[in-house]
Amino acid sequence: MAGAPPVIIWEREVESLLHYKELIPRLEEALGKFSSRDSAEVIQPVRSTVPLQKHNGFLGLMPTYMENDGVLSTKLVCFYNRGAGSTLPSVSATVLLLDPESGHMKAVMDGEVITSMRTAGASAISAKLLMRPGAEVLAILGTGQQALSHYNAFTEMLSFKEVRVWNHRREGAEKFCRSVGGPVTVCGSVEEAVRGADVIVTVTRSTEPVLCGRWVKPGAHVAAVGACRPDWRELDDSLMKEAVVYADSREGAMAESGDVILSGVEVFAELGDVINGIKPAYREKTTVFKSLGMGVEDAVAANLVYKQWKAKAYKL
Ligand SMILES: NC(=O)C1=CN([C@@H]2O[C@H](COP(=O)(O)OP(=O)(O)OC[C@H]3O[C@@H](n4cnc5c(N)ncnc54)[C@H](O)[C@@H]3O)[C@@H](O)[C@H]2O)C=CC1
Ligand SMILES: O=C(O)C1=NCCCC1
Repeated sequence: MAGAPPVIIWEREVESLLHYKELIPRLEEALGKFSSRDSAEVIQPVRSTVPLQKHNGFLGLMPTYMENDGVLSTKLVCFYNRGAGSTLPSVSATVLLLDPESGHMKAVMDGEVITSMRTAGASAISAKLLMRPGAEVLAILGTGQQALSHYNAFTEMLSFKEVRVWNHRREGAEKFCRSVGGPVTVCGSVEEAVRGADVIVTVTRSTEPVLCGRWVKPGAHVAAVGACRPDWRELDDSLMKEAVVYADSREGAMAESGDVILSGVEVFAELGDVINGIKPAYREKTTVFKSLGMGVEDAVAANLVYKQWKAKAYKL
């Protein structure tokens, strides 16, 4: 017999229900559970991807099951390498939350806010674990959706004296500065933005390296979020070879990250290994966190949204 229809929780509502201070601890716990490779904690295959050649994009399917937590979800995410003139978003996503016992669909949610916030949340965790103590300067390369969520997460959860941004189109960087709450310096080149920076976030749609190792201060931490295809790059070989490389998922990085595959470097550890105390955090060395995005991050974010939605709907 069919159950109640799924609730639909769309963009504005997800935005009002999801907050970094609740999301980030759950993400940290989920990254640790993923890296424990305990199938009762997390089952999450590497993303299946279907090319949408005509539209210069991809459909990614990201199912996840957390048996101990009773969470079953899948995200459907389309991502595109849009031309400069397009007004369509680069990432479009929906998250489905199911009851693992019956298979009944509990909720259908907008996945764009979830994708923006959980990605920025994971990067903020990487910075918390891997940046040098006393880090003062944050540089963000790219000024789209992910740049905004990273700015919000990093300035809310960490503390920087200076934030710099660069975009390949200066007007994009100026618009970004007007849209954020705090002071940001627009830089005319990547080199100007990253020289002396302690933490660098790369959130561009570039398919070629934009960040060169020779500009990066030794000991800086880089959260590399774009370039999520095996032949796309954001970081050059010199940076990849100089840095200790961490990833959200080792298998994901080896299947999908051009920066890892084409530079030929080893992934030293998953972020979850550091959280679990299995691998060290080399804070004093140059570190790269290669983020590909994981279903388990969407699962915990969607479960949190659903719980908050229920609490609000039933005034718990
Ligand atoms: N690791 C993860 O979990 C996730 C990764 N992504 C990836 O992050 C990147 C950014 O995503 P969004 O902010 O949603 O995209 P967006 O389209 O909102 O922003 C992209 C930014 O890159 C700039 N850009 C475009 N072409 C460029 C080029 N050739 N060189 C340098 N900059 C360029 C744009 O001007 C814009 O500032 C994309 O590659 C996306 O696929 C997105 C979601 C999750
Ligand atoms: O994890 C995700 O969601 C995405 N990862 C890489 C590309 C865009 C979406």
